[in-house]
Amino acid sequence: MKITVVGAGNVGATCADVLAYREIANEVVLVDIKEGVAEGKALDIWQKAPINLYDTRTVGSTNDYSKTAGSDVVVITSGLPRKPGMTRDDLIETNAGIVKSVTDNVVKHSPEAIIIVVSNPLDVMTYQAHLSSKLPRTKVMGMAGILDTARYRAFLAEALNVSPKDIQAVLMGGHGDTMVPLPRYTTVGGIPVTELIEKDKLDAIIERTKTGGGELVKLMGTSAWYAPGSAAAQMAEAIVKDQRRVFPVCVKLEGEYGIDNCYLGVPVILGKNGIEKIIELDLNDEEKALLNTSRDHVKEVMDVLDKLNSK
Ligand SMILES: NC(=O)C1=CN([C@@H]2O[C@H](COP(=O)(O)OP(=O)(O)OC[C@H]3O[C@@H](n4cnc5c(N)ncnc54)[C@H](O)[C@@H]3O)[C@@H](O)[C@H]2O)C=CC1
Ligand SMILES: O=C([O-])CC(=O)C(=O)O
Repeated sequence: MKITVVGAGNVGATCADVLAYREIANEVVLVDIKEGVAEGKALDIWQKAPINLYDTRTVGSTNDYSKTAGSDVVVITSGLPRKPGMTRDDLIETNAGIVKSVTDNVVKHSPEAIIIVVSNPLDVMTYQAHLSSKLPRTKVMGMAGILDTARYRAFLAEALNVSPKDIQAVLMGGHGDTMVPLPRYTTVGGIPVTELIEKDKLDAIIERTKTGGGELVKLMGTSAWYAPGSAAAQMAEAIVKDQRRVFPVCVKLEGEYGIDNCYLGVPVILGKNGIEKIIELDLNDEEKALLNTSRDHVKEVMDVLDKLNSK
């Protein structure tokens, strides 16, 4: 199995490292436009193999996509991260151009690859990759839900003083402040979370989750990478190992949840064909209203992208 990661910055290099040390693929190719950066980081990860004991070969490339040929999965992390005071949507113009040219190159050399987009604004960059690649919706998806649920689960584990391993949760919607955490589908060792925590505390955790990316941007002056890189690697693993894992993933909805032609995070089964199935939950009126608000926001930004592409 061969996985390419485009963008050897904070998220891309972390993702490549996780893919390598967990031996998720035989070969990981790291690509960046900046001369030498991908080669250097790939070499550094390869030199860690004798210490951390793994066989995955890591190869770097400065914009030479011939090295990526025949990839099974391609993770796109290239693009600007936001700085304090910016929203993810502020990145649209620069990152759309980057995602477009990267996707064109990826598809030329790996027409069978499944594409996982990480660049922001996530839902709309996934739409851009879909437009450029012309691949079916099962093969172009975005990573956000695993990260957003991980933040929610980590905050809950801290508040309840339990292992994060035992917290299961679903979160839907766009990757932004309109995301929709679902307490009704959150359990701790199988126990509904609402039986273990007061409503005001849970509400505060939900609010912190929604702005979880921004919290880190404020602290570091740039956005997060350890959890995002690991989350993208987990999606790639589910695909190359055909694990049929159930994750929230950004995918094009075509009527599911009563929503058409919109990229949003929903629970799916992830396996060797990419999106094997979209799981449709029976949402209550309040949850549906929150999801529709999120849809409206993502649709607005998709319209901005359409205008940029028609210039
Ligand atoms: N979906 C999500 O949940 C998350 C998304 N992100 C997004 O991921 C993206 C990357 O973030 P970081 O790694 O922190 O940024 P970074 O600045 O550390 O790395 C980005 C890399 O992309 C490279 N690049 C730019 N144009 C390129 C091109 N045309 N071809 C190849 N490489 C190119 C840059 O040279 C740089 O090395 C950002 O857009 C950020 O907002 C970050 C965290 C979570
Ligand atoms: O906040 C950002 O800009 C990066 C991101 O998407 C996240 O960490 O959730």
